[in-house]
Amino acid sequence: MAEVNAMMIRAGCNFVAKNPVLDLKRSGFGMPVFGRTVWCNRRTTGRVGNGVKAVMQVDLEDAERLRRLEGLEATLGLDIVAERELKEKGFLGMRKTKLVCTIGPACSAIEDLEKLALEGMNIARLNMCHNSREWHCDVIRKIKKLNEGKGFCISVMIDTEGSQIHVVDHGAPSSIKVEDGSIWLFTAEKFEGSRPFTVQASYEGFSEGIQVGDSIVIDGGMATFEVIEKIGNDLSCRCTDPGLFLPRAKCSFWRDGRVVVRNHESPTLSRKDWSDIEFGIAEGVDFIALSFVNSADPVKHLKNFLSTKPAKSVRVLAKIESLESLQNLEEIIEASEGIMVARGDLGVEIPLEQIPAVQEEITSVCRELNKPVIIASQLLESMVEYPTPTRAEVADVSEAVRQYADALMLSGESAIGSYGQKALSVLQMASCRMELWSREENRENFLPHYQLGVSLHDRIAEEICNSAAELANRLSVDAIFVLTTQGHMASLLSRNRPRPPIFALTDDDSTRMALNLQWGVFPLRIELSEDIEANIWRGIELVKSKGLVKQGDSVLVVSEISPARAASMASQSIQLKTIV
Ligand SMILES: Nc1ncnc2c1ncn2[C@@H]1O[C@H](COP(=O)(O)OP(=O)(O)O)[C@@H](O)[C@H]1O
Ligand SMILES: C=C(OP(=O)(O)O)C(=O)O
Ligand SMILES: [K+]
Ligand SMILES: [Mg+2]
Repeated sequence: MAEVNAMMIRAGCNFVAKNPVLDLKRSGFGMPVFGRTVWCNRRTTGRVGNGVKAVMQVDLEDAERLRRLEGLEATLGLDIVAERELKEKGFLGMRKTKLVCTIGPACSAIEDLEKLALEGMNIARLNMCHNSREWHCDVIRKIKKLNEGKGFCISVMIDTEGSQIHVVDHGAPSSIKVEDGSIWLFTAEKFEGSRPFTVQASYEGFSEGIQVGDSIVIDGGMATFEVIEKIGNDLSCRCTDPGLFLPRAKCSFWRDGRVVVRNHESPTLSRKDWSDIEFGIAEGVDFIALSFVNSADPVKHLKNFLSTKPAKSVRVLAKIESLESLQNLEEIIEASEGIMVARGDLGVEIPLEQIPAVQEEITSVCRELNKPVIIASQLLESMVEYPTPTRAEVADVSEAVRQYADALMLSGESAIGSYGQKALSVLQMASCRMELWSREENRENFLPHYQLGVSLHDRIAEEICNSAAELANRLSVDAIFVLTTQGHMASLLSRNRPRPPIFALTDDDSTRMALNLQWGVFPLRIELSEDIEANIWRGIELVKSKGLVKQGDSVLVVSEISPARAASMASQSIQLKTIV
């Protein structure tokens, strides 16, 4: 027997059903529940009768309506923030650049998470470097609760600790000034509290391969030291460029103007990382971001591991934050399901002035290889303390949007800052403004077109999406709809950065949550059958029923159903429809 839901009632179906109140409640209709029976029709919607044994009674016309609506039952609509944005700003005004927030003590209360969600957070990031398992678990559950209870669609990302061997600590809770010419001891010895002019390294073998005369650069240039003596495993150093030591500062070793690359034994994925990953899988996270990936191997390793898990598919992102990762950039991007340009550590490993060019290069290669890319770290760093950003920060954010990055990320601004929500609204406004300018300048026309697919099947899908995006722009359609099972067609469309929003209809929940990261894609969940026409019909009915498209709107529908689903052959199509 079909379940009753609010949508069916609104559609005016006549029926008597067993325990429908339960179903009504579940579908958000807000009825009391006592296993009673509800009689619903156009006029007496939701009236509760007492103790009537229920038999479905549906007349023929309603039966047809019901049959058609059945597919909508399990549907989760568009997330309420995108829905609101669409209603307020229209199709073109919907923000295409996605926003990631690092969750920390400043925003982990459910009220604060909800405020971030309302301000446009698409993905919540949990940095496993900090805080306890219980704390992370609590945050993930709160986010799921908000998604289920309040209609948000926030994906969850965990970010591994990785083997960060270059972290040093001077023991004091705040920053310490380092004077020119002062002598400091860098040691791996563990001790409590602080000792004058002594810095603890987080990794025992930190000084292996380091020679007298090498430089130690703190946090990408906050201060610089020269190694003047090796004392056992410790290094005695003289400050050559005065500055500041922050708690848990990152350091890199330099020789003759280059970073000293050392083949230390610590693997990209430590034992703690594996345990965090197991935890993330058990909690149903959507993304795992791997820190300090230097080659494709750890990414492949993790993906193999995930493929043995019965759970939903979790997407693996690689963080580009080392010199070595730049040398193996393409293979890492190819192996991953997305990339983070982790400018914090990257700026420690390469000269700062190279960061802008490297960011643009990574963003471009990601688009070429059709992988989403996140620009991270220090976007609005001053907002950790102040309620307005610097003009330079806004310019940096806007540049990332102009480069058509898929997503922007907040770190300390949301995790520990006092103005996390405000920082998010700055990202939101700067994104929308730059997207508007890009459209006015027809910048999408100047994006280079790379051929991605090799097999005929892949090339057809790619060309269909390229053409669909061009058609959508040239005909100024209101929206693009794509039926996609694993998200591939949606991402191929997104890769073209078309002007209208891409509504991706999928029946796979992990696809839905993964598509949250992709530029311009708004995922919706819907039951998909082998009947492509029926799927398209259902998709359009759904958005129509939510008032998202209205009569006269023109939409471009792109569909692909894989051979496994369509009984015979794979087929792709582009259709132009006017909503009636
Ligand atoms: N889960 C957390 N618990 C406590 N503090 C956190 C947490 N996540 C982030 N932070 C704080 O926010 C700052 C910025 O976050 P992030 O950029 O992820 O870390 P990091 O600075 O270690 O690279 C961190 O230095 C830390 O002080
Ligand atoms: C995002 C980064 O990584 P983490 O915050 O984990 O150091 C970074 O280094 O920029
Ligand atoms: K991390
Ligand atoms: Mg990092």
